[in-house]
Amino acid sequence: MAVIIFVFATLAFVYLARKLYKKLAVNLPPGPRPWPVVGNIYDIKPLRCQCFDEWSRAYGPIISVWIGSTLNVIVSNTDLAKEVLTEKDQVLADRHRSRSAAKFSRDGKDLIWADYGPHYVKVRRFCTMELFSPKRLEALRPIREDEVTAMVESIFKDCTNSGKSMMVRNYLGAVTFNNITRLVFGKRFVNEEGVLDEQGKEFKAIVENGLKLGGSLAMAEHIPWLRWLFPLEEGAFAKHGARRDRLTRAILEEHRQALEANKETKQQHFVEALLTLREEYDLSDDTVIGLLWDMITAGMDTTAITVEWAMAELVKNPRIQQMAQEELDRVIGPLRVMTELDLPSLPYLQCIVKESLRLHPPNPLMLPHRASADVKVGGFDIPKGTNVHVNVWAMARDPAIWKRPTEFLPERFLEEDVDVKGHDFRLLPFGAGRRICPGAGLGVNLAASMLGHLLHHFMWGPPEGMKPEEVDLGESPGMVTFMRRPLEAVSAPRLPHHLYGRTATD
Ligand code: HEM
Repeated sequence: MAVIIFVFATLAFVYLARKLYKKLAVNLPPGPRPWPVVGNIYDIKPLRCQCFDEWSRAYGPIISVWIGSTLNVIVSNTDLAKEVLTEKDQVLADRHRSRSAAKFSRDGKDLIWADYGPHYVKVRRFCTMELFSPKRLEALRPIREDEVTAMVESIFKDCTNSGKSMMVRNYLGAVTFNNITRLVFGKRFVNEEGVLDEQGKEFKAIVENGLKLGGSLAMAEHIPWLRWLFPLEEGAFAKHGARRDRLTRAILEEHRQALEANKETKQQHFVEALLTLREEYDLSDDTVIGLLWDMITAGMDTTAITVEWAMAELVKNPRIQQMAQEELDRVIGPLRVMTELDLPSLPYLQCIVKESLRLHPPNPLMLPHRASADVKVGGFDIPKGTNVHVNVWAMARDPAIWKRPTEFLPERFLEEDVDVKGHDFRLLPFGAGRRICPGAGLGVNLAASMLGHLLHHFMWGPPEGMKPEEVDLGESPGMVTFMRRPLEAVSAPRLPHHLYGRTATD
């Protein structure tokens, strides 16, 4: 017995000594002192991007933060962002999959949660060449314009009926919901009266259940050896997966039959692209379903959030709103509605979208990238398995880069045209490098179109009794940053009444 105990004690000692040696031998970035077991979990404030920005000011532009036993490294300047996202991105392009993300994505068989490797390269190529090709996005423009004008019609009805303030988020959410389900599944689940059909109810229930399941594991995720105390609800995840697959397969089957019945009509929704091209690109069932749901997850809230923040800034800054409306009146005039084709002639409107993405990036810390091997960043050691975040929120407010960084000043982009789609490392709302958001062009166009219609058709002001400067620009915590208080505003029509109808197409 004594011998067994001795052997075990020696093995445990050697194991711990090796771990300690490895820890001491590496030159990790500095950061707040971690507590045993939990690391810095209890020191992190809910608005993580702000908390990490404060720590960066104390410890430097690259910091270590321990979430349980997982090392997270956060970089907050342009040089380091460039190093992470382009120079070293070959080894910094994997994803950390929580247990729920692993279940939802069938261990990374989709795009968002896939590690970098042959599968990722294949699926990404399919997205770039097929789903987000300029030709397909142009073919889908009528859907976007239909949904944007449906929003105008419904705001017009509500504002002329009541004249009271409205929750702007509800209208924006409807556009992005209908747009993404039509783009991806070729389906508008909501009828003219705003009522969901049966498939739509099932779709919403699946999305809500996914959020509930995903959020239920948080603490045990960060401390692997505690997981036996918090086992995964295998049954609930399996049921959720089966339900999601059932709905998706039913939609795929409807499209397959429609394609067969009418070979001439070539629809351009993502679901058709997947049905007709999956063999050419060798995409498995799990990848087809995973990709469809990736687009829904990544594309729905981000665009609505961008427009809500922009609208809040415009209600707060009537001068900027007026300048945007003067531009719209000059370019479009009072006799027609705008279309996406007008966007190149509306530079100030585009500056507003950029300025909103600068001050209010929907993903302030992007999505973390996981190191697939040991690597050095900024001269520090980043061990394999570390999650690396780029604090794009902090970089976009850095006074060393931006004049009057916390002010909403779209004009700054008239003076200097800064790219937002991954080429200029001062402004990275979509990331950069090999994992850059594939929906960036689509997101910017839809956001600009929504904003253009809202401003061309309506004057916007704060609710009665509130001054513009009182609009609350507080942020809510989370992986995506919603406004803490949804924007409430009063709208008044500014164009002839016949221009407020929906231009239904598709
Ligand atoms: C204003 C709107 C949007 C913003 C700000 C945004 C931002 C981002 C960011 C920061 C990432 C992570 C990049 C990285 O890991 O380095 C990302 C990834 C992604 N986005 Fe977007 N996005 C937007 C709209 C969209 C839309 C409309 C779609 C699709 C319909 C989409 C699909 C995706 C996908 C599939 C990924 C994962 C890419 C990968 O892992 O390789 N996004 N997005």
